[in-house]
Amino acid sequence: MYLKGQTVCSIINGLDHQSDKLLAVHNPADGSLLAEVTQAGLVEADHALESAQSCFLELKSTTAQARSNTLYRWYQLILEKRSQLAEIITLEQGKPLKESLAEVTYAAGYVRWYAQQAERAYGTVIPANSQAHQLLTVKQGVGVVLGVTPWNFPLAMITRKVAPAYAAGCSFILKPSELTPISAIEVAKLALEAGMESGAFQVLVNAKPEQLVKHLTSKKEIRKLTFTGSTQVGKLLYAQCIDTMKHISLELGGNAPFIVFESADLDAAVDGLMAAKFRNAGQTCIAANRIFVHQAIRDKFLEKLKSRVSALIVSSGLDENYDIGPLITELAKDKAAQLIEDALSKGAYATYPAKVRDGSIMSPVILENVTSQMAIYHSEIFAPVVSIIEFSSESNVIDMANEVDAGLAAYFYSQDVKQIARVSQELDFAMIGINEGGISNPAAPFGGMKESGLGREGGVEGIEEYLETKYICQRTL
Ligand SMILES: NC(=O)c1ccc[n+]([C@@H]2O[C@H](COP(=O)([O-])OP(=O)(O)OC[C@H]3O[C@@H](n4cnc5c(N)ncnc54)[C@H](O)[C@@H]3O)[C@@H](O)[C@H]2O)c1
Ligand SMILES: N[C@@H](CC=O)C(=O)O
Repeated sequence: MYLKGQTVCSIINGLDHQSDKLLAVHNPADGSLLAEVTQAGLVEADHALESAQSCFLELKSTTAQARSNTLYRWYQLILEKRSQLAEIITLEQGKPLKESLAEVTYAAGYVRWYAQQAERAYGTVIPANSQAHQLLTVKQGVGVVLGVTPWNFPLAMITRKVAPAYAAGCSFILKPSELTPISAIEVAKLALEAGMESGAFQVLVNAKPEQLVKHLTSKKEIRKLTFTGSTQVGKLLYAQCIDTMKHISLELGGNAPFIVFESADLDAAVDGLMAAKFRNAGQTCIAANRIFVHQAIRDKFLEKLKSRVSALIVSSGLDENYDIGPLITELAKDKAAQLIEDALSKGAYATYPAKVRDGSIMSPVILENVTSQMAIYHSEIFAPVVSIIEFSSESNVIDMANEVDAGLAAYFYSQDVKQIARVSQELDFAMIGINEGGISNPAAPFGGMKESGLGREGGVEGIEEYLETKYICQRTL
């Protein structure tokens, strides 16, 4: 547990990095100071890179089984420290403790999954077209990896990168969000305790990431960038990686349609929407963003939804059992308020209006009559705002669902089997929840189409992002 005034350190080459350049970390619930973190600049970044490079060579002589064992120990330590880690997440990120506990389990799930996958990075034997040759492929780690992660899942977005990278034999330098660095540092300490080599997972914290990240992306020794965050920053970093031709994974923003067809089980649809919309106060990349409701069931659906929304408890802190915590910053609340204002000025109406609250706390809002003319339709809302759009036909709603640049998650509720088959094919989104609002799973490939990104995390696909395929053609002597 972190106490006011405590200093937490960036981790370089397995050691606490001492510095008088400190970053203050605040609790989004009340703006109070949680702790200060030592920052790492360009000199420290170079030290971290040296250590990561020599660690990559060291990892080359380890077996997949040994790395798997280390990952299992890390997984167990994360679970042993589940309540402490969850408290840190709630304090620095603001989500309710029950959700933080769920995030720790989810984060640990990636470590467990890649402890298993480490031993399954198979190559192939290719049938040769001559008796004199043996043709093989082997998989090798890509090299030193740079990871840049967001604040909304300050633990899970890290383990789902570091665990597959380590399983593949790569060393990792992490630049976590400046808003939530403590979770990152704590989970890295557990990795060291589990036996990870000192250069295998280093954490560089910096309040102004542009210069630090640009410095590292310019280095040819870093062979891969894995980024989770906004589409805007993702595009910037993508461009920075061109000169050195890095491998790249980008997990970017979404704008998920949530479609309720005429045949839907409405109670199930409301359950699904509550999960897909209000998790982390709406601050998830796969949050239901545009809620399309068929005109024939609109009134019934809204009646059920309002009754559930009115029961949500909005609060903050570690002691209460609540459903919606603060947004990450007051700026985030102001941005959501502007989207609401714009929608209201263009014909939407709020049938469940937010009560005015202090700081970054925002209660749920239901906006009806939302149209594509409004900014809210095209933006990732990242707040507990439900945008309702009415539709009348399947083809019309598919066109509307697909008309945005994002292609991360989509959800729909229907009991018509033919419609389920059609719609799941036609939606231009990389992850589809059918009669289900919670789709995240370490065993499944998470990622986006279109401007939601490149590459996949989780599943059997996730480790491939950290592997090179090497082809070996051997003439038999
Ligand atoms: N697709 C996914 O898997 C996924 C998962 C979680 C979050 N996200 C997205 O992340 C966003 C929310 O996170 P955020 O606000 O932290 O995003 P962000 O893009 O502002 O920041 C993400 C990370 O990039 C760093 N960063 C910001 N500007 C930078 C710059 N100019 N140069 C280098 N680094 C920079 C930040 O310090 C942070 O570590 C949302 O858009 C959300 O959808 C996507
Ligand atoms: N909600 C996502 C992360 C994006 O915010 C997840 O479930 O992994």
